[in-house]
Amino acid sequence: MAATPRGTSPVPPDVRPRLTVLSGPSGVGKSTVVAHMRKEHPEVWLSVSATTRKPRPGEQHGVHYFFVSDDEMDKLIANGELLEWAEFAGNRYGTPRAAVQERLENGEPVLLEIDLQGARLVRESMPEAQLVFLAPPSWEELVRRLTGRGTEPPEVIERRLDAAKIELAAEPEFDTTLVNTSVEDVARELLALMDVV
Ligand SMILES: Nc1ncnc2c1ncn2[C@@H]1O[C@H](COP(=O)(O)OP(=O)(O)OP(=O)(O)O)[C@@H](O)[C@H]1O
Ligand SMILES: Nc1nc2c(ncn2[C@@H]2O[C@H](COP(=O)(O)O)[C@@H](O)[C@H]2O)c(=O)[nH]1
Repeated sequence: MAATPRGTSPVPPDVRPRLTVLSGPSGVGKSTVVAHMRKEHPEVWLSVSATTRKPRPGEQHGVHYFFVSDDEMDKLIANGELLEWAEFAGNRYGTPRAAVQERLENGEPVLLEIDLQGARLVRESMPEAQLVFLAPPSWEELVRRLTGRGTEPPEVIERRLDAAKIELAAEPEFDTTLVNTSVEDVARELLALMDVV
């Protein structure tokens, strides 16, 4: 059978996989869980966000993020190219709309790894999306993970922990909570929620 070209809406909306949003406080382990999951299941498509944050060592443009200037982010927002965007701990982050729509239309399982504000915006614009909250086993463990990662200076860690308090209080807004005690277990649970296994 010939491959269906992208963008031709081959999969009817009622049988497409639901968009899945994974949120949770900075340092809880979202990226770690998603990377683990995608090692075995690369068919799960992860949206690459645009951000004004500077790259961390090892982060690649177009792979981990599209690293953009403030002006470029202004334009993405003004042109309606982002499905959602938010300011988080001093930087802006947004989900490119077109790629997400295209993958959903092709019937691919689509995952967004975004903050609470973004999750709320997706819920408004796409109420069919499922929202998954990744929680830490404890506050102390969250602080340990965020500090232990060693990617942010102390003042940025403080900002992220302030945001984490707000994010943890919003957990009841989500459809499902997964506690990140074991990366392997959470990755398996997330795949099941996405109907991938
Ligand atoms: N289940 C776990 N047990 C122990 N350490 C973990 C676990 N999951 C993740 N970590 C560690 O916690 C740190 C933060 O993880 P990660 O960068 O994936 O968090 P994140 O939620 O994506 O953060 P951010 O929102 O800031 O991008 C990393 O050093 C990672 O190795
Ligand atoms: N609302 C959005 N939040 C996003 C997006 N991409 C990432 N994020 C979230 O930002 C924080 C910080 O990320 P970091 O890489 O600087 O540690 C974290 O909660 C991410 O999930 C996005 O497109 N929109």
